[in-house]
Amino acid sequence: MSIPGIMLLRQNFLIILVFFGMVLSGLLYLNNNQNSCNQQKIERVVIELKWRQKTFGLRSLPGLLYNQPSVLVGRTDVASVTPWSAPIIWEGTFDPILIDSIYKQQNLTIATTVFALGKYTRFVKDFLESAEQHYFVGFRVHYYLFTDQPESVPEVKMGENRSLTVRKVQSFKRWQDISMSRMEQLEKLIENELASEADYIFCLDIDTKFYGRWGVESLGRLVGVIHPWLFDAPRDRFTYERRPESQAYIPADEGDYYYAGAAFGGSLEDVHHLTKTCREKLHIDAANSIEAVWQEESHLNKYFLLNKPSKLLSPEYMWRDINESAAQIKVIRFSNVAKNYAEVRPNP
Ligand SMILES: CC(=O)N[C@H]1[C@@H](OP(=O)(O)OP(=O)(O)OC[C@H]2O[C@@H](n3ccc(=O)[nH]c3=O)[C@H](O)[C@@H]2O)O[C@H](CO)[C@H](O)[C@@H]1O
Ligand SMILES: [Mn+2]
Repeated sequence: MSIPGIMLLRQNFLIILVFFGMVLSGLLYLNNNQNSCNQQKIERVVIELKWRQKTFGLRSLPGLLYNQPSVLVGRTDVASVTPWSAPIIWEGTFDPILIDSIYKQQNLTIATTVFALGKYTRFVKDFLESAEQHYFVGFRVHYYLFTDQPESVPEVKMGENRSLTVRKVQSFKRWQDISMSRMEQLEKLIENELASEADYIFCLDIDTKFYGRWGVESLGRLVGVIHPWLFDAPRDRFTYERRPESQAYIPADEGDYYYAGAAFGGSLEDVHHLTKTCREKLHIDAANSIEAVWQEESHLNKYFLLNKPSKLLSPEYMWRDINESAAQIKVIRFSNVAKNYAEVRPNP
């Protein structure tokens, strides 16, 4: 063969080789992609399976004695059901002996998260000590405490089946950022750790203290607490975010109740969706240089407007101050503790 002939053959051969190479890498890419899609699908199914709630029904033990329930007598001074038929829990709407015995059979773990950054570490001792006396007594509780100063966490004697995990997190210069950052931390915690660990989760403020029973009557798929300052206010007076530019916007003629940012909870799946959604909306607002009037509490209220809680807790479960009273509040279970805002917060 002539020299130019050989060159031509070599060139063709090279072109064919490159062509096959491209086809092969294309096939490999497609295959890989398919695999990672399948992988993602499998992971999702696994998470969904892990998060599936235990479905025992509300089994009652034979021979258990308790007061006869009445269909005629109940609280008349407050509403104990929402227009979407979710219970609102007040003193007198549940029997502690009966409800404890039902839930005892479900072998539950309740994850409970609190954050104590900067000077808020001073609230940890009273929170934990009072929780050990009143919060899900007799049930398995796993507290997760997020703090920038793990060394400052006091030794608190825990009851049987109760444990505390301390997590170090970075702090922020503004209290608003500390408060808002909780949503993302909670989303990650549920996603990465709680699936095989807990059945329910409650997310609480740390500048608080328990004074009365908070137990299994509070459990539900998605649980909100009615804010202690606005439970008797008309909806146009609620401190919702009123600027349409914010993702948390609620117009004056909408809204059910005003919920506290200091306490919410429910199943892992529902609270994961809540924290993920609020985190996404907070990021969109930040990108648009807007911060909702009550930060993540405003976004929580928007979330609960569109995703109605399956159970509501009355302000007994998040009261203003132990020294304050209201005719409807027969028991203070959990309350804010008085604080000097200027002294404890890093900024006004
Ligand atoms: C009763 C109630 O519903 N309280 C809400 C309300 O004001 P609060 O006055 O209750 O807010 P706050 O100062 O207690 O901050 C909320 C939480 O953030 C953490 N923190 C805050 C500051 C700090 O320096 N270090 C620290 O650890 C801590 O866990 C605290 O409990 O509005 C906030 C958002 O604007 C939150 O939604 C609160 O839950
Ligand atoms: Mn607070």
